[in-house]
Amino acid sequence: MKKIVLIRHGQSVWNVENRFTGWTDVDLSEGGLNEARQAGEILKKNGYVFDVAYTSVLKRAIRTLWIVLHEMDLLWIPEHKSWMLNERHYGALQGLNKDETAAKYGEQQVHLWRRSVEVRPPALDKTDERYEASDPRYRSLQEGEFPLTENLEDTERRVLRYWDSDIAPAIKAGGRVIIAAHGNTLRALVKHLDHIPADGIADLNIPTAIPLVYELDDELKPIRHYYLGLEGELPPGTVPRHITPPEQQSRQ
Ligand SMILES: O=C(O)[C@H](O)COP(=O)(O)O
Repeated sequence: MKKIVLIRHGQSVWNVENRFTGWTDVDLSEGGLNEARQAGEILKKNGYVFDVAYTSVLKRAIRTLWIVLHEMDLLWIPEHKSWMLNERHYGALQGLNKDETAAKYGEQQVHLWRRSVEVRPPALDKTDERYEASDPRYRSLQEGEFPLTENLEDTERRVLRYWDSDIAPAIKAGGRVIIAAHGNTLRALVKHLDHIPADGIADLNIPTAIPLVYELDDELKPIRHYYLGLEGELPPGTVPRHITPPEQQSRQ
């Protein structure tokens, strides 16, 4: 049996400000730093050890990973960063306030942009300063790979490319893997692992910085999954304990 840990980054500064983030490289908030520390403590207390780590090229996920590994005294393990684990690209919504956008376009439209598998948010224009294709961190991308917007299916496609090429072989070779990524990247991976149909994924939200354990068989088919708390496995259906104030939780 193989075990992997998925972890969404801690609360970010734009989670607090309730802004669409996507590929914008914002950092963790004070609350997010604490959440990441707590996640590391949870993993350490439960006896977890990792051989290799995967994360995106965005600092909120990278820093969450570093804090977790620091807490576990595992900063030395190999760590791989890929744009394919970046958050879903939010197109022209990036930077806008979610409530103000809902007031302008309607709750229903914003819900579709956020949770539909097929609907894409309005695309960025290539002249927009938020189009960051020339950022050196993206220099390995081929022509046409840098997104102008993405739906969950687009995100799933690139996440699975990386899963198949890099992460799955490492797990099959016996590596104990942690993946520190983003809400929609992890939703896409979970959708694939658990064969969740398109109409079943809208309600799946992954909380910030709560370790999510997947037990997999040798073919990497999920046996079961659960969130971890300080006292071990959290019972199914229980809302993981957050240290984020309740009024900010809907903004993650
Ligand atoms: O990119 C963002 O704004 C968040 O990280 C995820 O947002 P969502 O919950 O609207 O998908």
